[in-house]
Amino acid sequence: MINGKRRTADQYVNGAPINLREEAINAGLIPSSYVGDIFRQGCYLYLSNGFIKQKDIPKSSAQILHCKKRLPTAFIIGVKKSGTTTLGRYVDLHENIVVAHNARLYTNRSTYTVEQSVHQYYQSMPYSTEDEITVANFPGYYWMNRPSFLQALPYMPENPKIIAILRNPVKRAISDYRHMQDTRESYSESRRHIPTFLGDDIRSTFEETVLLPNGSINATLNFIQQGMYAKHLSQFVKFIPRKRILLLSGDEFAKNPLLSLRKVEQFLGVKPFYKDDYFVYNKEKGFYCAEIPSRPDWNCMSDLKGRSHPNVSEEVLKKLEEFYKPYNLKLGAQFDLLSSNFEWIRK
Ligand SMILES: Nc1ncnc2c1ncn2[C@@H]1O[C@H](COP(=O)(O)OS(=O)(=O)O)[C@@H](OP(=O)(O)O)[C@H]1O
Repeated sequence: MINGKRRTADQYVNGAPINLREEAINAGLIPSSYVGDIFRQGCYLYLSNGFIKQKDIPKSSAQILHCKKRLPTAFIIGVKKSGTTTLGRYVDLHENIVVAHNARLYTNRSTYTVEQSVHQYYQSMPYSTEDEITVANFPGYYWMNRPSFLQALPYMPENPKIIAILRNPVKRAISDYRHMQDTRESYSESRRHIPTFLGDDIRSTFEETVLLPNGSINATLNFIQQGMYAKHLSQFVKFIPRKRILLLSGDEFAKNPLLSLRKVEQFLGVKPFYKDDYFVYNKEKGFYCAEIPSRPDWNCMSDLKGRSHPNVSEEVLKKLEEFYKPYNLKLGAQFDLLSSNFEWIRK
């Protein structure tokens, strides 16, 4: 609602004016008593009455727009705790992009062939119009789902693109530790001693968790290994040429999402959409939240993002920095980032 006035839902769908409100009511998608705005983006309606968020558009419009599921032409592969989910949400707000959130590939299961897995994956895709591209966002592609992902790549549309968002690996590890601690808290008492599903033994302090008895960093921990970006990204470079890989700084994205999103638009070759006033700093959250008039369904991220981090001793921070240094320098050289906005690479 703007100034107490309900916005009309008239739109042109491939040249033909349609009244989305009337059509959606006639199709039984919303009750006739619905008050609030209705917007359309691609094959979905967005409603702003507080709790109904997203609906498929009526079938008649879907036909005119050639709505169908399409395999992704680009993938946000992670890295976990670097801002992946927020990036996926904000990319999804672009009017020519639809994001498949957390779509997993299961090619390494003995019961499915790669073709069957890709078909299943296709089924899990959102609908898109001919004017939209599909982008899949799942931090697992970088880590536990990586073998399946790389195996399935040849079955994806030609020349796929990859976006990786990378945060200072020391901060990433601390964020991941906090995340795993919280996840474990939610388990019943009897299961709390069990290592995480990736096998990491999470102790009551960060220091105790990451240090071996001899005082060095325990490089066998999954959540420590994930920050060795150069090592793991080199697996992707074997299949995808460097120019089709975009590396974003998670630290920069948190401070200035617009800048990163403009890089994404350019990299994906979609028209410029994001405007200066689309992301507004929210003091309470300490982050930027989306304020896009046509997408009332998305604003700030939930409190699961931006949790406080445990205090970590200077000594352990130093050890971790030293530990990651060779990987950071390798990444900088491999991806030409040494003079870029990735400050932690040069440290
Ligand atoms: N706009 C905005 N709002 C909220 N949070 C933001 C935002 N931009 C970046 N971030 C950072 O995202 C971090 C969580 O990263 P991920 O989304 O990759 O986590 S997850 O892997 O999907 O669980 C999260 O990490 P923590 O602060 O450690 O919780 C945030 O720092």
